[in-house]
Amino acid sequence: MSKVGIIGLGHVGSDIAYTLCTKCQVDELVLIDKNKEKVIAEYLELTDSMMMTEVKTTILLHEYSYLNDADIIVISVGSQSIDNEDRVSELSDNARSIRQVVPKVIASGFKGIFLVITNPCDVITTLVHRESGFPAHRVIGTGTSLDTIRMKRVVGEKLGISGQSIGGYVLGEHGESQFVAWSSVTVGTQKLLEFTKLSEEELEEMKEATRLGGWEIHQRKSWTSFGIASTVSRLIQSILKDEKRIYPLSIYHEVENIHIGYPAFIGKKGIIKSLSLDLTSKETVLFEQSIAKVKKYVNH
Ligand SMILES: NC(=O)c1ccc[n+]([C@@H]2O[C@H](COP(=O)([O-])OP(=O)(O)OC[C@H]3O[C@@H](n4cnc5c(N)ncnc54)[C@H](O)[C@@H]3O)[C@@H](O)[C@H]2O)c1
Repeated sequence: MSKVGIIGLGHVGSDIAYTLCTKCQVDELVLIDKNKEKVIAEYLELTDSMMMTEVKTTILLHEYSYLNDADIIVISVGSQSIDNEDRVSELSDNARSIRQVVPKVIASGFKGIFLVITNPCDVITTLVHRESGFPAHRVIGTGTSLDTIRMKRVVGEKLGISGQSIGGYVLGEHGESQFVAWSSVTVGTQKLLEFTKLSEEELEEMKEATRLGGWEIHQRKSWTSFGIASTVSRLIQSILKDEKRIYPLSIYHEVENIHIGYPAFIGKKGIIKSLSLDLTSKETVLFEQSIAKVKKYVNH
């Protein structure tokens, strides 16, 4: 029996609910948004679409008490206040929402895993960790998981091969200070930088195409949702099935006392352990700069 809650049923939360229902990935789904009419509308749409699937997901609406025995709660509240191409512009509105929502979740008796999407993702994940008082391994942000997928697509396109054959990670903030750890990027098992010759300019162009991947979509339709919905649906499966797979996620950095994008194994108990990457000195500096940015906004 699996149960997932989604709090925040805008573009992102609705697309996650649709992905989970149509792929029949969870037994029970709890849908919560401050806009109750929107929740009812999405419930009706999901019920219609499930008529074409073989397994039924039971959908419960509105009540935080239903989250009591959930395995995972997805936090996807938002404020539609993104501007200046920087996700930190959403911080004050979304931090306020987190301070409203998390105490209600805790009051429900929830003992599962928080999966945080809301931007600025690393800062908000840190706030959820602090507000909830949960152990760090049960508070996970989607971090640079989507950025890493974009990097693989961009590198694959550059090389004329499938991005699914590319390994490696985007690290740091899910935001402007993120960077591609080129030393981690592979083609199959071979290091990218040994597989082919690429100039500094070409690497910089691919990093920028990755960083701007979300904005390319956002400036044309004002939101992004399919990519993150597919990513979150996959992360939920990895947790529920205890897959112990590695993803770059916003995870707790003990020394810095914040969450930041770094690869880790996840399973049914949440974060199992992080990878130990052998970053170059340049990458280490970029990581430190990204940590400094997240810390600045956490302590804002
Ligand atoms: N981490 C990622 O990779 C990633 C990708 C895409 C979007 N996002 C972020 O996800 C968030 C949601 O994006 P969206 O496009 O769905 O936004 P949206 O504005 O369409 O939806 C946000 C929903 O949250 C609800 N909400 C706000 N405050 C609430 C509260 N206190 N209690 C209950 N519900 C509340 C709103 O009513 C709304 O339905 C944003 O912060 C966005 O930047 C993150």
